[in-house]
Amino acid sequence: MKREGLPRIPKALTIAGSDSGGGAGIQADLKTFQELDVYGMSAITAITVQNTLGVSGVYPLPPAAAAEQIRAVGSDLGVDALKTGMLFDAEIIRAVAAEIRRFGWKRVVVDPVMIAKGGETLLRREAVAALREELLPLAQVVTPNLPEAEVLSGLPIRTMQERREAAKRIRAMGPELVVIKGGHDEGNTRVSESENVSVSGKSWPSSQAGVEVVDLVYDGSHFTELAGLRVQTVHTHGTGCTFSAALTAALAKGAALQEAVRTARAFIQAAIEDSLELGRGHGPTNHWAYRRRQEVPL
Ligand SMILES: Nc1ncnc2c1ncn2[C@@H]1O[C@H](COP(=O)(O)OP(=O)(O)OP(=O)(O)O)[C@@H](O)[C@H]1O
Ligand SMILES: Cc1ncc(COP(=O)(O)O)c(N)n1
Repeated sequence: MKREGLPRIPKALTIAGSDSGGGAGIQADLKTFQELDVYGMSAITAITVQNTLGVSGVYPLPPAAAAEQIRAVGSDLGVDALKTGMLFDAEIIRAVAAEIRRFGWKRVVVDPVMIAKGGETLLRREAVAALREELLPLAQVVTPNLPEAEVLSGLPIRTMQERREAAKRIRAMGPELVVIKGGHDEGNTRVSESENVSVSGKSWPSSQAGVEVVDLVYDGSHFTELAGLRVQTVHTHGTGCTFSAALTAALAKGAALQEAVRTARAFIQAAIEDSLELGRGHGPTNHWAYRRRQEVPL
């Protein structure tokens, strides 16, 4: 039956690695798309053997496997927005970039995944040049964490001024918007001074609240600092994947860039705050927290 007269369904594609533990990679992306009412599709680049204790195996797929998956969905279902995550090597990056160019996709979010929380390599060091030269020119948004921003820009980042300088250098590589995420900046955060700290409708006494986490957004003319409450938790596996997937879902639904970034911040904040406490190590975030909060106002 045709869906005549019904709203069209936004569709998003993730090109990334599989995380058997379900907290990061393809699994986090598809869960996030679903939670934001976006139809999710995937092109898998590598299989990782992972749980909350870490990565114990990485099996990259041949570059043709990624390319064929992308062509299969692109030529049939259509793609309103896409994101890339773990790409592992330069050949896979080149194959993915060629498909993005072939279809002429513009709503492209590049999450330049390099190293897992436990230190395992998810992108070969020699592939960084391909990421810079092949993929960043095709990106509308790039979302490095602090170590990734240092690698991409070639600058050490200790201060907010250095973060701004790195954002400028990365933007010069092609993306319209650069988001440097502050999750890794544990030692250099601002202490919240207000009596009560409120993030996405929930508030804490400042004694509990502690420090902020700040994501820096640069659009070529303005810097915006998106601050949220830093949740004291070990359950942050897949935060970057989930953030970039929420951003991609919002773009697929037609949101403007800055609005999409704000949706992603609210989504990941809820997912970290309402922890699931799963596994014996760094557990996943809670992908249904954001939707539950919309359904049941606090
Ligand atoms: N403890 C925390 N409390 C609140 N927000 C956080 C926390 N840690 C990370 N975030 C947010 O999560 C998002 C992802 O940031 P992060 O810097 O952790 O990315 P990442 O390192 O790429 O993630 P991953 O570790 O999954 O690769 C950002 O919006 C960041 O502000
Ligand atoms: C397949 C895959 N993609 C990305 C990450 C990064 O997430 P994290 O840094 O939280 O481990 C990961 N661990 N696995």
